[in-house]
Amino acid sequence: MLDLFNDEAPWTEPLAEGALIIRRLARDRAESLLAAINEIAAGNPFEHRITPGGHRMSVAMTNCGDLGWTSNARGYQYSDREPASGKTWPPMPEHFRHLAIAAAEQAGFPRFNPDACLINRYEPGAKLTLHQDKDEKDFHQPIVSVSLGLPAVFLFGGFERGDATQRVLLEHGDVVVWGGPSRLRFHGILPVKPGIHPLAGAFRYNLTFRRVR
Ligand SMILES: O=C(O)CCC(=O)C(=O)O
Ligand SMILES: [Fe+2]
Repeated sequence: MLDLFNDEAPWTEPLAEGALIIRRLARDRAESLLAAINEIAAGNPFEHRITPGGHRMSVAMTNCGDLGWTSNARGYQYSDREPASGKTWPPMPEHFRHLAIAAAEQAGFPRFNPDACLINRYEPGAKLTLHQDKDEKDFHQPIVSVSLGLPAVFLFGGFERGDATQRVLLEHGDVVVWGGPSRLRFHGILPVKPGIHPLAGAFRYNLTFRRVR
């Protein structure tokens, strides 16, 4: 169907050295991405994990790929299965992998080979406090993050928690890549505002692709 509001080609906005926003890169594939997320969640449901500090995360999570990120009272970890059910994660769909590799390449990381995809689901009010992605063994490869559904404000900071942050509105189909000198920058998501997205309903979804091992 011809969509008069959906005819813009992706464009890029640099965030920092090694960090790039590729606006709308995933938009024309969003329906199949969301369908695959639903399929993954049918077998490995979204869960609100407990942090090592004992807090229930407002973001609900599942994973696909060889490894998945989880958290419990003992700490953060990557594991090949869902801890409570013992179920392995479903394979990373090829179209997920292709999108992540193409985005990384466009951002200057031509050899991205993700083995983990964390799938975050934000309901209105859900947020992710400032953190570094540092549970991976390999910091040479970037993080590729794909936003779908409701918009949210992404905070992109420095290398200390208290450093100043940039605030960037991430919208449906936007992809952010950070690696190289920006790989360990703090980042987070402000509470998602209520809304209804035509494809994703009352949620924001985010896929983050990582190389763990
Ligand atoms: O939801 C986002 O845009 C960021 C997710 C994130 O930082 C993470 O999963 O580690
Ligand atoms: Fe993160």
